[in-house]
Amino acid sequence: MTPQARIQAAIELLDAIIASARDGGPAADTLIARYFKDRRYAGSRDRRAVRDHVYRAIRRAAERPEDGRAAMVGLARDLPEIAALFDGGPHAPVPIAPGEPGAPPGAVPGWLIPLLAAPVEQDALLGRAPVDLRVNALKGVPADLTALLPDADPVPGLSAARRLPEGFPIEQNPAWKQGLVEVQDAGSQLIVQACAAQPGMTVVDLCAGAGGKTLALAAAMAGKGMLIAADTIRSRLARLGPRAQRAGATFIETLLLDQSHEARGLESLNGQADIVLVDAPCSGTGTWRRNPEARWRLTPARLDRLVAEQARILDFAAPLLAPGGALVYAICALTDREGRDQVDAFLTRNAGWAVEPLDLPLGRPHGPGWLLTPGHDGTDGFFFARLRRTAS
Ligand SMILES: C[S@@+](CC[C@H](N)C(=O)[O-])C[C@H]1O[C@@H](n2cnc3c(N)ncnc32)[C@H](O)[C@@H]1O
Repeated sequence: MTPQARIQAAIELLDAIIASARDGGPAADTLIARYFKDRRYAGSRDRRAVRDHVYRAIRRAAERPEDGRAAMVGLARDLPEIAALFDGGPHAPVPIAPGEPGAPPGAVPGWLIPLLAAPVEQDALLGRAPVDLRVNALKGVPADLTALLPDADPVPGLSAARRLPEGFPIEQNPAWKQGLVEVQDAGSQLIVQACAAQPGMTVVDLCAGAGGKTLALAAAMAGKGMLIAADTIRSRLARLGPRAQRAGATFIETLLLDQSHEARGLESLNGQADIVLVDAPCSGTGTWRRNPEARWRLTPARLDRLVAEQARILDFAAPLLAPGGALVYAICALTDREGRDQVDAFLTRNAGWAVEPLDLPLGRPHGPGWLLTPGHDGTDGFFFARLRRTAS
């Protein structure tokens, strides 16, 4: 492909990504993979270049652009070398007209700015994300880990965490293939640390997804006790099985919940759990480094729905705790409505709960909980809180 044709391909892809973000369709990565499946003439360098154009345009525009051309014209305003490729030649985009509007630059959609927790450093939300690993204690720390992963740096304060440069192909590394390490953001590892799970406990990971945090809980429990991974989406839970095998975490039980009737499926656990982790569905504002297109999908109405759903999940999670047990609420989001205010509202609705103060190596206190941000901590953005059940 010529450099000009790569720009035209990026415009076509951005058209599809913008429509998909508007209509709740597939993610950008899926659309990019499909696009190239139908275009075998594109070589690996073409694919990399087009993908790079697409993601630069996505990162640059906080608000969903009108169309793919507006997104790329916006990028061309910053980069004369891109503007020069709009030359109207074969397979090239037509030249940029004088005064043609491009998508405006920005990090955070305007409506969302006042909703972000006050200490959030907005410019760092779109930075490059490293690859963080968790050394899997279930397999022991191998003596040759440094030889297997010479580029891995320790993360201060998190003994099991290692940090690799962005884009490191970890899935080809023997340490990953043997289950010696898991890919997990240091912030997620800190949330599991805040759970303080111990061998022999009964622990429920209520929004387990494909089990990233479940596997870390399993390691903290040294494979002993009862660990239940619950979710409402079968395909997500199904991905946990092979991961648990690879990690040597074979004591995990999975529980598929019926959306809107979750309490029924959880009845036998009422009053039994030492720890319940609610890693709730959220706006994902803390993960834009890895998923910048999420900004184009979030709307005020969707945020309202998420806040209501988080409150509902917290309310059916609470009865699972034994007296003295701990409910850990976590989101990879940085809006106060989903974080600080959500926990305050839970405490207002429910008597018999106390906030447990946290003292952790990364992050800072925020309201009843703890805040991690890319700018302050180099992790994804998270809010989490630990609540102790004081009365039955
Ligand atoms: C932030 S993700 C969890 C990520 C996962 N804990 C991890 O560490 O990889 C939120 C999960 O909540 C699940 N979920 C949404 N609504 C739920 C509900 N009502 N009950 C239980 N899980 C739910 C979603 O399917 C999704 O997998």
